[in-house]
Amino acid sequence: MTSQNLLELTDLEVVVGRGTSEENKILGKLSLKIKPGDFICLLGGNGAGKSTLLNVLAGAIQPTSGKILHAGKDISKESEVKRSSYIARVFQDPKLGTAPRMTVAENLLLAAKRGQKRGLKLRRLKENIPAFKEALEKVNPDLAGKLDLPVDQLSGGQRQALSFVMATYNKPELLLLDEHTAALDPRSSRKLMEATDEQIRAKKITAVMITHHMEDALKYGNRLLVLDHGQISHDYQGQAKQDLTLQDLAALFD
Ligand SMILES: Nc1ncnc2c1ncn2[C@@H]1O[C@H](COP(=O)(O)OP(=O)(O)OP(=O)(O)O)[C@@H](O)[C@H]1O
Repeated sequence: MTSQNLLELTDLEVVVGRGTSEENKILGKLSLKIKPGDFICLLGGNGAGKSTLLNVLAGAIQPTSGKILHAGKDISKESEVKRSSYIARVFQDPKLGTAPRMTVAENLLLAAKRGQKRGLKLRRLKENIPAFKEALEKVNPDLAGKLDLPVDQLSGGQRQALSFVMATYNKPELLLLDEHTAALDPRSSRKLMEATDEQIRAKKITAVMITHHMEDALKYGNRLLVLDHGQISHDYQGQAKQDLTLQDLAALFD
């Protein structure tokens, strides 16, 4: 039987320091169904477990118990490397996600190879340049003129925009955004957030985005999850999400 859900998390638990006085349940019996095309904003106070949830989805952390199904197949034990062929991630730190000594074009070539079958020869770098420029233009036009620049010479905002272009270059089945605009100045942050929304809609990417901005959580996505002490306390979808106000959300964090 095929599953309608892209991912199905059932009774996921992440416990650290088991059997010691430091034992801490970071995620507790968390269940979640992610449907294809969902753009989920994930809100929650510091330490609520948001990054841990993204780590479990990416395969960077193995759940202590519970199950993760991908299109109906159990991937609970599947490695992060294997999952990276269909799950892409952008971190908060602009230094993660790109190879600093390689040029913008070389980084994009790596991204273009992601998820492709081994042995499949990719055309040479030069032949990909027009496509790379086009992808950069859509997210950060300044970058389109910097294809030959080593990435460590880019600004934080440019580097983060490149990380985003790389993560979405080959449409991933799931995109994880871990506060990917939080380290940028207000203008760069706003521009990357708008480009993110445009690209997710245009490419119909399924995404989970951690944000601390209630305004962004209201404005973007079709679904809003609130995480509290390792559990989903609220799951607003469709009209219920559209009807939410800043006051409603603020009241949850009082
Ligand atoms: N490896 C670990 N060992 C022990 N405790 C951990 C570990 N990883 C996370 N924690 C704890 O689990 C809780 C949840 O952490 P997590 O980073 O997932 O929260 P978060 O919601 O992303 O927080 P923030 O908004 O501050 O980034 C925190 O109390 C954290 O200290």
